[in-house]
Amino acid sequence: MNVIETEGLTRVFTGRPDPKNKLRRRRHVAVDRLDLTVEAGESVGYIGANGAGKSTTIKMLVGILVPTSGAVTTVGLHPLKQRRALARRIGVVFGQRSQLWWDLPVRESFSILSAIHSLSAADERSRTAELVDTLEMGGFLGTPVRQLSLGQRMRAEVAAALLHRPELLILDEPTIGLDVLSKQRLREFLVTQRREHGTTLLLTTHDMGDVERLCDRILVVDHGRLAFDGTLDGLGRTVGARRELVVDLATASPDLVDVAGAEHVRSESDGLRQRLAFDPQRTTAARVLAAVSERAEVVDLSITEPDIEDVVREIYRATRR
Ligand SMILES: Nc1ncnc2c1ncn2[C@@H]1O[C@H](COP(=O)(O)OP(=O)(O)OP(=O)(O)O)[C@@H](O)[C@H]1O
Repeated sequence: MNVIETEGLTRVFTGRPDPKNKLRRRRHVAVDRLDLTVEAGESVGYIGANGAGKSTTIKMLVGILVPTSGAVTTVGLHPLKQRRALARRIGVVFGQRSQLWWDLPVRESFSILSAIHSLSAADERSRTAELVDTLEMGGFLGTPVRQLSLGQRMRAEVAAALLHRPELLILDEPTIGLDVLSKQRLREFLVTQRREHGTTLLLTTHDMGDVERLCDRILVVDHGRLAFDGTLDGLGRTVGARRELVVDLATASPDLVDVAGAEHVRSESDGLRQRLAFDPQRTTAARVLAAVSERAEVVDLSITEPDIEDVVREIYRATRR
């Protein structure tokens, strides 16, 4: 079954009157004739530049926003006409907005949501216990939501969205503002959730780490239209997946231009720091490091991941050519 299906989905926003012609209002096409199919069990990253139309698409998928034209079904339902039925079958997390009760302890938000979803008392207990355990929330169940750290709150938000075991989980910027450890924890949880329950995931993100670790399909949206639909490998082939190994050497060294599987990007401080790019699909950081170590003594290193904005820019460039 297709969990998400859109055909010609379009949303036009009408803004303030055009200053040159007061009778005309500015029109902005945020989502433009989008044809999209997501099958059960897929994990899809929906990425694009700021203002590309990601949130607008999601709002139409969940029935918050009325499409200007086109068709959309989510888990086989019409998001506007069957909004209540839809709410029972999907979970949604907006990173910037909360679905929890600010002044209540986390545990009470879970109780209210369980009642909204008509979970039996036994089901509420077992599901809450499972989520509290896997998301390590035991330490703050009694804390009012407003006192939680961002990482704690996001874990509670994700748990709240999953209490009723939805078949589709939509996450809008789930890791925004989280520290490295919290991001890692949340990603691991989502991977497990998917593996154990077969939950379909759709997430928007500005973080390449989310895409790499969570998504087996990537959609890139540009001005409301799909610019890319494929795998991470495919994305890599289109834009040249690159990661940079930055090495600090014990002594100033000539440029490391002949390291197998890597390309010298630049040297700094007379060659004390050097940057080498490599394709993680073809080699590993460890192999590149081993090759560098044969030539010079490495005293420190870091690996930089590609910036999602660069990837998106490259896709836009490739598809507009
Ligand atoms: N309620 C609204 N009224 C007018 N224009 C809007 C409205 N909501 C969104 N837009 C415009 O539609 C376009 C798409 O916005 P949207 O929020 O979907 O982008 P996005 O891809 O989610 O961006 P971001 O990554 O910044 O969240 C933007 O140009 C935005 O300014």
